[in-house]
Amino acid sequence: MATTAEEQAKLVETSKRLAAHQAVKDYLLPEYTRIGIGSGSTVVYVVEAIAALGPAVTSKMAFYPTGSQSEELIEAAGLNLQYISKLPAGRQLDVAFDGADEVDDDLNLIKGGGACLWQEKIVAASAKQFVCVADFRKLSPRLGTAWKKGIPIEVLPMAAPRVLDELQRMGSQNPRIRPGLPGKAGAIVTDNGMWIVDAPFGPLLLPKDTESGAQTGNGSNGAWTVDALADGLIKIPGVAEIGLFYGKNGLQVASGAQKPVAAYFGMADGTVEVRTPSS
Ligand SMILES: O=C[C@H](O)[C@H](O)[C@H](O)COP(=O)(O)O
Repeated sequence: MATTAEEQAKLVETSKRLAAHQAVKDYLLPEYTRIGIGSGSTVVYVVEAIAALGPAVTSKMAFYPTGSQSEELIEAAGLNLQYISKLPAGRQLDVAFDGADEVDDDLNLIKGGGACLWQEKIVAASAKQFVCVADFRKLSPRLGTAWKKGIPIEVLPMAAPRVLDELQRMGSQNPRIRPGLPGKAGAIVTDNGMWIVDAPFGPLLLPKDTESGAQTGNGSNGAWTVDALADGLIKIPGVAEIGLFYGKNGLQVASGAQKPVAAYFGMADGTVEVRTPSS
């Protein structure tokens, strides 16, 4: 059935809200004291759901942002703001919630569509449990199929031209420095004073795609597995962090991992689909 753009936008917002509220219900236990709050438009509903629990539950909790937007969200909701830089060595967050631009069958993620990824990865990897919240558009069998803008890569500005050269050498089709327009002339600048390069690589393979031996996944025939590409990208001089949240362990999840223990998707029919490493 044809829907107007306005109806579609409303459906997407409803889906984000459903996913976020369900994730908070399932993963925010009252005894938790340290909570990571990610960035983006879906996380707004995570904070809404947390604030709705009221001070009797939330006043004993500290909330750790992943950048200036989530810092503002936490403060505006009257929640206790704390910084990951103040988390003592050896301690972890109880749980962290964050959105994603695309999620594949193995729960690898593309993140950074909103120019936040570096602090997000630090917070996610600092949590015992990382929970992803998203709407139905983000669910995709392979990364790079629904999200075609490219993998967001945070780079040191002075290194950007060299990084672009290297990305092209690795097979990226037309990698570009993300512009700041309409809000800012010139390149977009992250919360960390870096630039973002968006590097399209086409659909990214999973280990199961290379099992037959027909594809290597090492980029030699133009196709990369998530792991091989991520390992190559992070080694480029000038790359601060990459918007691939991935894990070598396939479907295994360990604390300190970048992959979520669960991904919540608000679906178009009003249900919430929950993907876990075993599902
Ligand atoms: O840079 C932005 C973050 O990685 C976001 O979490 C991601 O882009 C998803 O954002 P949204 O919830 O607005 O789709």
